Amino acid sequence: MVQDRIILKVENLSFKTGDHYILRNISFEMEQGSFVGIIGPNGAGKSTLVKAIVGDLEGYTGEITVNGRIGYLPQQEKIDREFPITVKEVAAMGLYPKRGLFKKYTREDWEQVKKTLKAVGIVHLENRKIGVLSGGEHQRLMLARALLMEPDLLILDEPEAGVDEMGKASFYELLEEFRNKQGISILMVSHDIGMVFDSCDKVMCLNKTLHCYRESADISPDEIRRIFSMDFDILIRGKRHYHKEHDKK
Ligand SMILES: Nc1ncnc2c1ncn2[C@@H]1O[C@H](COP(=O)(O)OP(=O)(O)OP(=O)(O)O)[C@@H](O)[C@H]1O
Repeated sequence: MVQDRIILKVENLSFKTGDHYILRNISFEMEQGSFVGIIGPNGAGKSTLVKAIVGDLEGYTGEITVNGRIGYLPQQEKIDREFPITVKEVAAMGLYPKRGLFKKYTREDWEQVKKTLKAVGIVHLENRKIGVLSGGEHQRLMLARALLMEPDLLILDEPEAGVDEMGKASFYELLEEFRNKQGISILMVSHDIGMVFDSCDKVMCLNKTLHCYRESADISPDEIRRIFSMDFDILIRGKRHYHKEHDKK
């Protein structure tokens, strides 16, 4: 059993396909109420690590202990725009773990759905079909669904994908609000390095192995460059400059 103040403990986690390691000997602990960002280049194993933690990966070795309930936002799924399901119905799926798949929703359930949609700022869209949502609205809906699971640990895999700069900023603010008000621990994979260093207490640099896992202020630009194997000098030049260059690509 892990200590109460540790929400997640990963010990010697490895995953390989054939002779090829995708994750090798990953060990770390995450404290309750903390906001941890996972960064690393494409193919570094970030999503694989998340999948192992949420119980969506078979065949790994090592030990994963979660001290509470997980709410999970996978990488943005492709939406079938024609699928006839409304925003509130998708959000209500977050209640399945608590209520069971085939139980009818009660009035209280729908009130809780409404309250959560309001908290994430999309209650005005509750009766819309999901196909008409923008990228940012869709992310908020996925967040509402995850929050309805009443998670102790919220895990997000690249929630910024397909969302504009303004949308990203308010989404991250929302996450911080939930962390501060409800004490939810957050583990987030992100390519938005500027935001990770601005918002997260601790940053995990992953590239098959765990290169570093420390307070964001204690990670040097040199370390980031080594891990990404490129001139990744956002920490020197600042976020705005980075986004300007990044968006040009
Ligand atoms: N089940 C699997 N079988 C074989 N290869 C896999 C499997 N799962 C992941 N991989 C490979 O493992 C590597 C890591 O994938 P993963 O999706 O975890 O990377 P990532 O860090 O999330 O990348 P990105 O930033 O591009 O999303 C990739 O090369 C991927 O092709």
